[in-house]
Amino acid sequence: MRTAVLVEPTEFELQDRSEPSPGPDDVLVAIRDVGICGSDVHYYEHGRIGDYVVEDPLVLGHESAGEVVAVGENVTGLEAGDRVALEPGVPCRRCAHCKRGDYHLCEDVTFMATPPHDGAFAEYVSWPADFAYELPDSVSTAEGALCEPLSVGIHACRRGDVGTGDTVLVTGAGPIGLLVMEAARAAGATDVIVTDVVAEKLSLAAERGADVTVDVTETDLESAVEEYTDGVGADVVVEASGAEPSIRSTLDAVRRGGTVVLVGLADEATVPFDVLEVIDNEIDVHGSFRYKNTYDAAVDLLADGVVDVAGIIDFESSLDAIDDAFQRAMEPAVVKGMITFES
Ligand SMILES: NC(=O)c1ccc[n+]([C@@H]2O[C@H](COP(=O)([O-])OP(=O)(O)OC[C@H]3O[C@@H](n4cnc5c(N)ncnc54)[C@H](O)[C@@H]3O)[C@@H](O)[C@H]2O)c1
Ligand SMILES: C[C@@H](O)[C@H](N)C(=O)O
Repeated sequence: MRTAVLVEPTEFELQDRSEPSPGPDDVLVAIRDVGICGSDVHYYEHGRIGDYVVEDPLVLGHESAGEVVAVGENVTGLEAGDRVALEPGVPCRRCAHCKRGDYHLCEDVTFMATPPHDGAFAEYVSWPADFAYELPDSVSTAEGALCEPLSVGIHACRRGDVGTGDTVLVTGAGPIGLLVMEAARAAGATDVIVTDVVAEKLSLAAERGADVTVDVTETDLESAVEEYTDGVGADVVVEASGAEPSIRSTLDAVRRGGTVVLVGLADEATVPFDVLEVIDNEIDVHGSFRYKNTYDAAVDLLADGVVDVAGIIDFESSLDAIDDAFQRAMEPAVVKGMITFES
């Protein structure tokens, strides 16, 4: 089977590898669509993310969906021909975190495209059947692949306990911020404010239903939120840019007694954060890491037409053109590129 392997930073090699054979609990999936995530681009550019270093050639891609072509002997509920979205992180199922239900915090997780585990820029992937979610006819495999970033959004909104009638501020209008907005709407938020520093991203956020967009290079965020909320502040702020000034600004924009959810990964682990403001205003500050138990919800939300993920796709490309696709994905105005495989 054909795969795109990152052999050096900024260098993919198209390699033929042997097709995996499914274990007894696995499905063999012919991959149809894989999203290019910011973390793929980061590994491509720098060969590492923090402590995760690409030491051996690595197949990138973890936002994937495709068609089941074979199933292991223990698999029930899925059969050849079914289309599935693949949840990319499979936990050990035995550790304390897994046993208390926090499987996304498992320290022994096999996460696609995170060294040393290969990802889905490959014609076939063998994957545990219980981490493969059947897609109804109305949901495309491209949408199925984007259940992954949508899951990040759903989990962040769950962490922030976003509820009916809430005003939610989303900082950063990349794929994660835009899908946080979708998840927040689905959770009942009636007002969504979105920030960014790139005009095209803000235009897209407005087209997709943001009530207010704020270009923080031109407008003071605290004043804009104060004006929109009659001086109260946002009920929930979801930080989805990773930019240090934006992380710091969350405390200026959240209401007293509100919640800040940190999703974006700052370049530096240490960001000044005013703890007195957190205490005086009784702000709940939550980290949000990947997701758990979100894929069923993501598929249902797509099937019911409650959320839109296809509208964030800027371009589709073939595996052969993966280098060009990654160059395009790095353009500031681009939100989401997809690698598609022929059926
Ligand atoms: N916690 C998790 O589980 C998790 C999962 C996926 C991604 N992430 C992180 O979430 C962040 C968002 O991911 P993404 O793929 O959308 O990234 P992205 O880089 O595509 O989007 C970030 C957006 O923030 C904007 N931005 C930059 N500076 C800003 C500022 N000062 N104020 C407001 N916006 C600003 C950028 O223009 C861009 O549109 C990244 O840091 C990523 O690493 C975290
Ligand atoms: C969750 C996923 O999208 C993220 N890029 C990660 O590797 O953690």
